[in-house]
Amino acid sequence: MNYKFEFRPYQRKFKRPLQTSHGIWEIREGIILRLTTDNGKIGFGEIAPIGWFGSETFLEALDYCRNLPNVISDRTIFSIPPNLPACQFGLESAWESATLKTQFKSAFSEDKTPASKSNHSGLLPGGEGALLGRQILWMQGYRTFKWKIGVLPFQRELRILQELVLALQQGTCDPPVSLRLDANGGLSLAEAEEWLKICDQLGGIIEYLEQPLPVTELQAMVGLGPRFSTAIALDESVATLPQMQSVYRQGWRGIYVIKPCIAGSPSELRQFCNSHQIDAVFSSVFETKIGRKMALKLATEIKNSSHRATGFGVDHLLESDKILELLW
Ligand SMILES: O=C(O)CCC(=O)C1=CC=C[C@@H](O)[C@@H]1C(=O)O
Ligand SMILES: [Mg+2]
Repeated sequence: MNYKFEFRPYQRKFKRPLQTSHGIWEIREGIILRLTTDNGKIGFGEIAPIGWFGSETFLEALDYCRNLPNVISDRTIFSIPPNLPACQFGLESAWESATLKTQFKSAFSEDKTPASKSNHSGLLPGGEGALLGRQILWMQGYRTFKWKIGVLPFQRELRILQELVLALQQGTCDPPVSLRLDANGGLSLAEAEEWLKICDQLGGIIEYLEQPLPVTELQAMVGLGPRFSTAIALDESVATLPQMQSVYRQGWRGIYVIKPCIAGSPSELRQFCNSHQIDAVFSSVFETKIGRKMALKLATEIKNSSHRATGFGVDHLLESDKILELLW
């Protein structure tokens, strides 16, 4: 089957630059794709790369799109090289929505069913901003939160964490309130041990410590697991499907933070997760509604051995994607 292929690059600003131990992120760049079948069916997809996180760069993805012809075949869509995982996700999603039931009325048709915030984790602002941010997200209905560490000096972050936990522990909640800490691979082994010791003393409110060490330190993270009661989640270490498969082969049976939009082919990801018991948390890459729709659809199709809140509570951090309706 052949499809008319169109693509539109976009930019979305973070309301406040996102600070992680990788650095500062001010503008989210991505590409919206549209496939049109011979009988006029339309499918949208999104390429939302994060080069510094483990996928291809935005420019590599844009270059790939620019080198595709105006008409492409199934064969092209299912033979995208594995070093372009965000392109694999975007094109296969557009194919799926053009050829299967997931028809989009328009590129950004509003999701009528407002997802309850309780099954998403709200990403808190970095540093002291987390304290006010937690109040705002709490009022919006979030009961799972994530906060980035390894950005400020340790003692300062420790003080903020203590205030944050105190505030979260006010009153009882069902399901229980939880807080995730994300180091983005920015800690040393000694710092990770220090953080895990503190987490263990906080009475179970810390759901997990995400990517404490760099991707190169997998065995050290495997070694940390049995020593602390606080769980460890891998994120940068499992950014793409080939990395997930390799980490699984090396014995990781802890939590996998899966970012569908940069992991690669949705069908191959579904296959891998459904043939292995993966304790997965599905996570956003600050994509638009297009990417999110396909990512969350994929999450529902993956027999997930855990039912953890997804990491898609990020909309409040970016300017609206409504403007992107003008792309077409
Ligand atoms: O996973 C979440 O809760 C929200 C998304 C999120 O935290 C991230 C998305 C993309 C890159 C990073 O800044 C960050 C992460 O490391 O998980
Ligand atoms: Mg992370």
